[in-house]
Amino acid sequence: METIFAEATPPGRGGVTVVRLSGPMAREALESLAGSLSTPRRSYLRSLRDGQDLIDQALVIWFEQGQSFTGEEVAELHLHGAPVIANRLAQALLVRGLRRAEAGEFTRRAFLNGRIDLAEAEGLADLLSSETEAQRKLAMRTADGELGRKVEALRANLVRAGALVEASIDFADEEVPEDVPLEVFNLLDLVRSEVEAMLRTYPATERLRQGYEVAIIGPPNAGKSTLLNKIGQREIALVSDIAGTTRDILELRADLRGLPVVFLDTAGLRDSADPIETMGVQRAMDRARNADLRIHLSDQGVRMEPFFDGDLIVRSKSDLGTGDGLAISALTGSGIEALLDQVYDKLRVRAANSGLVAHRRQAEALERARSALDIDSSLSPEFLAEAIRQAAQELATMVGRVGAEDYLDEIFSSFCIGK
Ligand SMILES: Nc1nc2c(c(=O)[nH]1)N(C=O)[C@@H](CNc1ccc(C(=O)N[C@@H](CCC(=O)O)C(=O)O)cc1)CN2
Ligand SMILES: Nc1nc2c(ncn2[C@@H]2O[C@H](COP(=O)(O)OP(=O)(O)OP(=O)(O)O)[C@@H](O)[C@H]2O)c(=O)[nH]1
Repeated sequence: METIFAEATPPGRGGVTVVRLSGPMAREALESLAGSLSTPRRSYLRSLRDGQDLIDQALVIWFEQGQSFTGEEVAELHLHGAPVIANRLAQALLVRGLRRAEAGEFTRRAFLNGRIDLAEAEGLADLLSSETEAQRKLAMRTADGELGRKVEALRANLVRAGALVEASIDFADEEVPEDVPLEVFNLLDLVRSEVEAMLRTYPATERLRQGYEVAIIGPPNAGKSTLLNKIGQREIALVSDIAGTTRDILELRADLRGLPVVFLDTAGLRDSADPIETMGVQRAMDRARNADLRIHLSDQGVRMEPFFDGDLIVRSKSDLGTGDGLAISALTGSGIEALLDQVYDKLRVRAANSGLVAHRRQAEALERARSALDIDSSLSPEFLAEAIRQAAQELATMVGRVGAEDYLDEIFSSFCIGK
């Protein structure tokens, strides 16, 4: 096993740069620079020397194999935060036969050594890319192993049910007819209903993880781009009094009181002779249809196609005249906070329906477990046992106990170098 190293902190100038080493040579490499370090998981202030060259004064720690983040021998150096220092250290480590880590390699090793399960690794990746408080909370629960523990508990129920069925089959061999005990069906009902409950929360959870889309739609010149700019507090979209200014979809990622929201500015909806504008309108319709919520903006306060229940109908340019309903003026800012309050209230209801299953990979494994359990209770014990085995296997796949190989590259490559 090679010993790897990488900066765990972002590149560039900073107060402190943390460099992590993992693998069988971690302690030896550290001690060859910092002198001998008797106690693991204790920090020492040491001069780092490569031969005659004093590299830096640093805090250094080592972790013994089996008691570290990766499960391997690990060392950490907390350097002064100038890139030249980390570069000089890297040179010394390369000479000693270590190599630079690939993206996600520390976490991959933690998984391969059984320190974390696959769901925890996915949770960690989500945690590192979370942008809002709600995303952080969701990711932290998974990273902390909540999903893994829940699935493991369900799998244990299946293992028990399977054992009970096997026992009844063994009796049958001795020609003592034995019914499959009722407990088996109770266990299967329990697992089935829990799996179905988790699957029901999946769409809302996936949306929370990725961010909600809120499409701003309406006729040309309604003020859609002006509203987007107002929400983003910067000039994202072109604004003009020429109808049909926006063609492509513009996105604004925002943190709406902790919820991740992507606001979409779209082409004004109308029939146009201009083929490019018509393509823009088509895109706007498609994207709006798939969005979580639509803000229908028009200076008349009318609703446009496409629409769904609960969409927000908003009158624009309220500074120019009065009327009924929710009204905003992007010019004066009036009504914008009230509009965002309403957007937040609607999305919060969706967020409240979220659970722990946030990735398609996880949902697909659960779906396969559910369909394996979709069995007729009059099935022979042999078939029943096989179905239970299959379902238990799918749950094991979900947390990466077996059959995870295909997913490893996909999951770990989403990490940065050093994680
Ligand atoms: N400096 C530093 N901070 C960090 C990390 C790190 O690697 N280094 N982490 C990295 O992601 C996170 C913390 N996660 C960690 C998880 C396990 C162990 C660890 O050494 N576990 C051993 C020993 C436990 C103990 O001392 O009680 C073990 O579980 O056996 C360390 C960090 C966030 N902060
Ligand atoms: N008085 C007033 N004018 C506004 C307001 N919001 C936008 N406008 C003006 O309305 C015109 C159209 O604004 P845009 O934001 O480009 O409208 P749009 O809906 O994005 O237009 P398209 O790209 O053609 O679909 C511009 O001249 C804006 O300055 C407002 O609240 N009050």
